[in-house]
Amino acid sequence: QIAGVSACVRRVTTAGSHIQSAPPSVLMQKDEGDGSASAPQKTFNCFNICPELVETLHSQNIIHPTAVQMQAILKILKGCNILCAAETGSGKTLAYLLPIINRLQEEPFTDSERNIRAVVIVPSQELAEQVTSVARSVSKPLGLEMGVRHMRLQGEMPATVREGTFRNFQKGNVDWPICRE
Ligand SMILES: Nc1ncnc2c1ncn2[C@@H]1O[C@H](COP(=O)(O)OP(=O)(O)OP(=O)(O)O)[C@@H](O)[C@H]1O
Repeated sequence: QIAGVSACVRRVTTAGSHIQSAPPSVLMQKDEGDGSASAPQKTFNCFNICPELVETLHSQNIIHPTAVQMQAILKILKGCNILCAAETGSGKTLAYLLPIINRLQEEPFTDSERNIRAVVIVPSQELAEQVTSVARSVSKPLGLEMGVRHMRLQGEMPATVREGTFRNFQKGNVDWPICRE
């Protein structure tokens, strides 16, 4: 089981409900550290994640981690629980997906053992589909499977109902479901 990844991802939009599609955070990309303007940008290799994952990112032209990815990925890889808030388009989705995917591929298991090992919960169906699409594009080359399930997760939901729903997920033969609230 993957424990400790509790990345709360919050959409930060401009006034009203308009969602900006700002280009990813090359704009936010700066190495905070040595203060040198000419310091080379880091690549995803700096996280020591599996080379195939880095290659997959490269094939999608995702070469340099954004500012929020630089901060979040290391902490999640270390097992910290994090709360991450950053503007839309800043790369939060991969910031929490990459450590999960890296961990899943580190601990391969056979079909007979197949079990849910990670769960992503998001607040809308649209977001569930977006996250699934990103997650699939990055994890498929590593042989990981995921599914989308819609279920209402509410504080007052009886634990037995919640557990029953997750048990049903397991029949679907997926490594990790992405649920909508
Ligand atoms: N390091 C990166 N380099 C280049 N492109 C990136 C990088 N990280 C993410 N992207 C791309 O930037 C776009 C926006 O990223 P993403 O959707 O993760 O942002 P977000 O912060 O989760 O946005 P939202 O708050 O709207 O969910 C996506 O197309 C994604 O593939």
